[in-house]
Amino acid sequence: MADNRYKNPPPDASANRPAEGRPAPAPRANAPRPAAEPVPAARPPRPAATNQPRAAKAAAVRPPRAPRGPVPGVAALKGLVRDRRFHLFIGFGLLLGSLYLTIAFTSFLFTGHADQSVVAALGTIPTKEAGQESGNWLGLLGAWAAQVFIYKLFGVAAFALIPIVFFLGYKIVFRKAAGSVSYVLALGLFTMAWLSVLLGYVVVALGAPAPGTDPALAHRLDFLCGGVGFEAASWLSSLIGWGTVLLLAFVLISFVVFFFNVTTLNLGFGRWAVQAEAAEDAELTAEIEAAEAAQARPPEPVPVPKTTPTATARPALQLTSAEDTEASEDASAPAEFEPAPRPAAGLALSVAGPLAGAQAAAPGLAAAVPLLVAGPAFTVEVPVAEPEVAFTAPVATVPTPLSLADLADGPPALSTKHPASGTSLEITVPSRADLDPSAGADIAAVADEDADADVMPDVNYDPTLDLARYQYPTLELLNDYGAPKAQVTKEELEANKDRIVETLGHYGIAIASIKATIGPTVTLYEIVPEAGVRISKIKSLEDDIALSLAALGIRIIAPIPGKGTIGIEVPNAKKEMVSIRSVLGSEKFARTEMDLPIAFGRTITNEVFVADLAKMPHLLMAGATGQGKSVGLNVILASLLYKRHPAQLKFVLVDPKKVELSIFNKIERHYLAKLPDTDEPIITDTKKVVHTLNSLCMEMDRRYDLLKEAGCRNLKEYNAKFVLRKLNPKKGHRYLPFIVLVIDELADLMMTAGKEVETPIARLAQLARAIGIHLIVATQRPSVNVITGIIKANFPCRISFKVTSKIDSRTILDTGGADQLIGQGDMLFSAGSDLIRVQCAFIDTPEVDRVCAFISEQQGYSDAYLLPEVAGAEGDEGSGQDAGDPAERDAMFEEAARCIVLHQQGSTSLLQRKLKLGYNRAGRLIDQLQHAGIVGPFEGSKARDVLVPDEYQLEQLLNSMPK
Ligand SMILES: Nc1ncnc2c1ncn2[C@@H]1O[C@H](COP(=O)(O)OP(=O)(O)OP(=O)(O)O)[C@@H](O)[C@H]1O
Repeated sequence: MADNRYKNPPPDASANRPAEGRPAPAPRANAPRPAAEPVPAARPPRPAATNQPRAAKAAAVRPPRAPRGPVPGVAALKGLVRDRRFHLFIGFGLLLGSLYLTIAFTSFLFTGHADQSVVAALGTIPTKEAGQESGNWLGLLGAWAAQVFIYKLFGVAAFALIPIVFFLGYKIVFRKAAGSVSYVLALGLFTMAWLSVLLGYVVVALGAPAPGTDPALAHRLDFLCGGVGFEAASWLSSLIGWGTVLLLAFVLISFVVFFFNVTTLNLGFGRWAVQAEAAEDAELTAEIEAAEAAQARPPEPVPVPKTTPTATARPALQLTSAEDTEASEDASAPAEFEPAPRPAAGLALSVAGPLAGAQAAAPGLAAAVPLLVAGPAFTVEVPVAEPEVAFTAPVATVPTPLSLADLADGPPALSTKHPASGTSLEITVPSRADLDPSAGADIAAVADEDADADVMPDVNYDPTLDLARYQYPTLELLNDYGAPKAQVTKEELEANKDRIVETLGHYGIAIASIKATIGPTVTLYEIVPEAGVRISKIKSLEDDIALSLAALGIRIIAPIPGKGTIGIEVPNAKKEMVSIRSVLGSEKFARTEMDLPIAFGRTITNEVFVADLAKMPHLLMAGATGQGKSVGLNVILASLLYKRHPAQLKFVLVDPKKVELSIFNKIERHYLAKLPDTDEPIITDTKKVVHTLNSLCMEMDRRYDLLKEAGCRNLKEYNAKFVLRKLNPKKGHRYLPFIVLVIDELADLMMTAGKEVETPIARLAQLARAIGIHLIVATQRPSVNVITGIIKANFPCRISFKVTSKIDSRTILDTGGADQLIGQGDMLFSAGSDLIRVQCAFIDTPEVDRVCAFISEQQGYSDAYLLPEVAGAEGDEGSGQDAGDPAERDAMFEEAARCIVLHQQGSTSLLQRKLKLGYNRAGRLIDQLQHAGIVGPFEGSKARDVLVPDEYQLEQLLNSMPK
């Protein structure tokens, strides 16, 4: 019987299916879809009205209301405002406007006086004539604009208007710019107003009836301040006289202090840390709650990038010790620390106040080093006790470690090696010679052994500061298929209802009432049977009803949980595609406070279905080939990308099929985690999968240790405590991002690696929930040798797309039903006892590509988030056996040895930086150096010991080695 069903698809069941794997945008109307459309029962034993839902009853007495649609004019206006072409039109207009103002204003400086009479006569003489007389390079309009802005309003300070207009245009056209609109507006407008009043005072003072002043000169110079500046200054001058200068100075200082959040003063001959008294700490638990609440606050679907510096954005900063340098590369120490007490020998470092442009100047440096870095700017000061060299630089987002040579190169400096989360600016000055930028040496990672380890700053740690300018992807990147439209006609509803009633009638089941709820893929007919009808009887007729309705995908829910009714889900003849844009743009998703929200799609009642991966805490997905698994995975990943900052979330992507997830390669430096010394962040090789899983287990163990030390029960508590700076990074604490492991095809891995993958997966699934590691495992074949008992037991949350047999459905969901789904993203979501039918949202590959490109075009970390190294995890060549073979020794072996001994740091990243090597080669070199007895063995996040104390001994050792 089941076979017959497959042979009898509804005549136009596939009529609206997308061709070639892409859904065609269906025509939409604006009419809202009824959530529940009552259909009168064919044989109602009681008056129909008594069984109708309350809303239907109300509708019966109320006169019918005309459907409310959007006012056409408003809709058209909204459409225009959202139209990218309109944005470009405005943006380019502003850019050209800024150019126009530049020319007009500049011309005013030469021709303004002559043009004054022309502009004044406007309206009294013909425009053409006035235009011919105007001397402005941009004609009459240019003369008029300059006259208004410079002469009548702000004087030469009106030039500040130009960068504002340019910035707005640039931001609109290119969708990104260094700084937020409010930041630039505030700075520009203040500059304009302040300068105008200052110059106004000068002009007023020059024209004042006092000895030495010259009213004629003042008259000639009044264009400097414009009307506004002149009037304001005159008023102030008559009120407070020369006190105006003091007032202006005070206003300027106040603006600088508040706008740039200045908390530390350094005048070169000493340092005063002007810091507010730290308020008494409130009860720790209360703070944690507050921080949790703040962290849980979700960004809007199109969040505003955090570019305006905030109090936490410009903290003071303290150095770590040279010995700690390598360790901190992994330890992800946060960037904000209290300025350390001046170290006995070495450096003190402070960070304060955003400054836009950038120059690093240092007495003792060969030349000023331009710093072209992005991000909220800091002033970095590095007074060096010995040798006597000071280094002052306004820099932005601070890479770790920061090398002078890198800085001189501008933005690429940001791609120096960096622990993926929470980072500190580390500056090391190994020797005076290294301070010479021409030598390309590092002002690098440092070291203040004497710094008080327990001094903690009083500003909260913000993990997102490393990428403070990061902008979440916008909804515009996703296809707009318009508003959803009901696809089910009245006739279809009536016909299905009649057939259900008739079929049930054949088996002697009488129906009291029947109600239809139209979903995107299926319509739910809710039946209230006559009193005395046994529910199990209806359930047993499932196949017969399906056959008589001649449609696939009939699912009978008897009874509907929480209701005394029976549900029959019948596929719609024309199914509706649920666009990812509509679910990610929904109010529900925008407002969710979940940690890892996933907007899967829409339920049968058309509600957006959002679930929290952090609560699941792992997800098992199954579905026969071509039923929507890959799209489902992309929906999951996209949902998380739209909600979490790169500092808060990392993905480990395992893709044995090699092609499904490769599209996410682009976001490596933002969102991906990988093993050290691997080039490809997306793992396709089974051997690497095993290493990665073991590495994740190590990361899990480490995180548990950290939690234990911090006295926290879970990641949320731990991070909240870290944000409040209750945990000292010097003791290894760091902000812990969520890690989501995605395995696209488990069957493949189980076949090739079996227990080797099953054991770590089970271990992670059992233990990782508290420390923020979550697993999403997908498989085509939900057979028992793939989804083994141990895996299944640890994945309470499961999704099934259509599977080919009832047995598969039972394997994945512990119940039938998934075999009755209709494909193309039709899915069942099971969490414990609940089973929810959801039409998965659709995201096309180009959409994913656009989202990834949008992210990857922004400043990222210097590398992917590095997982702990596991023994034998490096490339086969570098993993050991050949490490000691002189013939196999790398050509740069000796150079690497000298570099390591010189810096006394046994680290792969040092070799990468200094010798400009890739991960694999540097890793191989470290192995060979270990074999040669130059560095010690791998010690987790700490740098390896360097076993040779100086270059002399190294040369001796190298000479004694077999060539
Ligand atoms: N949510 C959806 N809405 C509409 N159509 C969908 C949806 N999901 C999938 N489809 C359609 O089904 C096709 C196959 O989907 P998908 O590639 O996700 O299948 P799959 O289960 O991953 O297959 P395989 O395991 O072979 O990779 C898509 O190209 C698309 O046309």
